[in-house]
Amino acid sequence: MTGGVPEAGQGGSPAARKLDGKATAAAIKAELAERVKALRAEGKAPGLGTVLVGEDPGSVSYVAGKHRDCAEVGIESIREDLPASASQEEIVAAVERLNADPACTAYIVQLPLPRGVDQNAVLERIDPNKDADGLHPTNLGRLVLSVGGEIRSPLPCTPAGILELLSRHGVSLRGKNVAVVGRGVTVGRSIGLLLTRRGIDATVVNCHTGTANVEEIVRRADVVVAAAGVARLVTPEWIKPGAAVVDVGVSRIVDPETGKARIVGDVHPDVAEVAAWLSPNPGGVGPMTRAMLLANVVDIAERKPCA
Ligand SMILES: Nc1nc2c(c(=O)[nH]1)N[C@@H](CN(C=O)c1ccc(C(=O)N[C@@H](CCC(=O)O)C(=O)O)cc1)CN2
Repeated sequence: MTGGVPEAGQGGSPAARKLDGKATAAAIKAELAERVKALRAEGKAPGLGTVLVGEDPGSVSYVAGKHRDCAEVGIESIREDLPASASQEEIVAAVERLNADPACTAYIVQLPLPRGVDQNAVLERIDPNKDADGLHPTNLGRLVLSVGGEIRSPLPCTPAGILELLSRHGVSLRGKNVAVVGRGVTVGRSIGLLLTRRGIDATVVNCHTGTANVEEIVRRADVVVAAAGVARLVTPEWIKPGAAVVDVGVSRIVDPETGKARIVGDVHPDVAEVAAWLSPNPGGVGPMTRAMLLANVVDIAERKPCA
């Protein structure tokens, strides 16, 4: 998708072009289905495990989506569903079962875990060779060490999905100023490491709740990644005309008109009048996160020696 592509940060446009995560994820899944077919032919069938604790509607829906995706591309599914009351020990026991299960070639612990659970202690128990989210400290350390991407390790899915989404729409990051709003482990903290890699070559400012003059910083950015989880935080006045804007944050609200729950992103819809590129939410980064999870599962299975 390169024809007539405006450079991010180079002049405004009347209505932003869509960074279509749904269509891009569908294309990636079709590519992965071929690789899964080849793995199966070699007797290396990949299997994705999930650990889901509790019944948070978002987490339940995301995990269901991940297993639907698995079925679509031919990856086996293994589920460890625990009640919200599960203790730290019970969650770690589920992690250890997946570490030991040969049918589970890679897995994730769905985040966030319920209040009171030590999330980092759980992530540390994941076998780093089965870490489909790239969130084990060893893999996050490899991300820090791999300045040019020379170390092959799973990357956190949302940051990897954002880079892939921009790349497949021809939006170059080289020499661009990127403002990341939010410092959560799944997006904000790790995406800066990817954006500053050799070959990608962006310059990053990571804004958070302690940042003074966030609006001013964002207004200077050619590319904005909004991952604060604050509904419609980023308004058109924050955006430099012609910027590329990636809406990551998710707030679930009840629509007063329909009475139904719906997703609202961190980015106000009117930003489309100022930005050159905008990823919708839903339909942008979410499907890409799931596609990159499958890509990690396939990469891990391809690296594994035959049994
Ligand atoms: N272990 C992890 N936990 C969490 C991660 C993660 O990468 N690993 N990221 C987020 C949630 N997330 C993945 O788990 C995720 C978010 C959104 C979507 C998605 O497909 N969204 C759809 C809308 C779905 C809906 O209607 O509910 C969209 O954007 O179009 C998938 C995965 C936090 N936790």
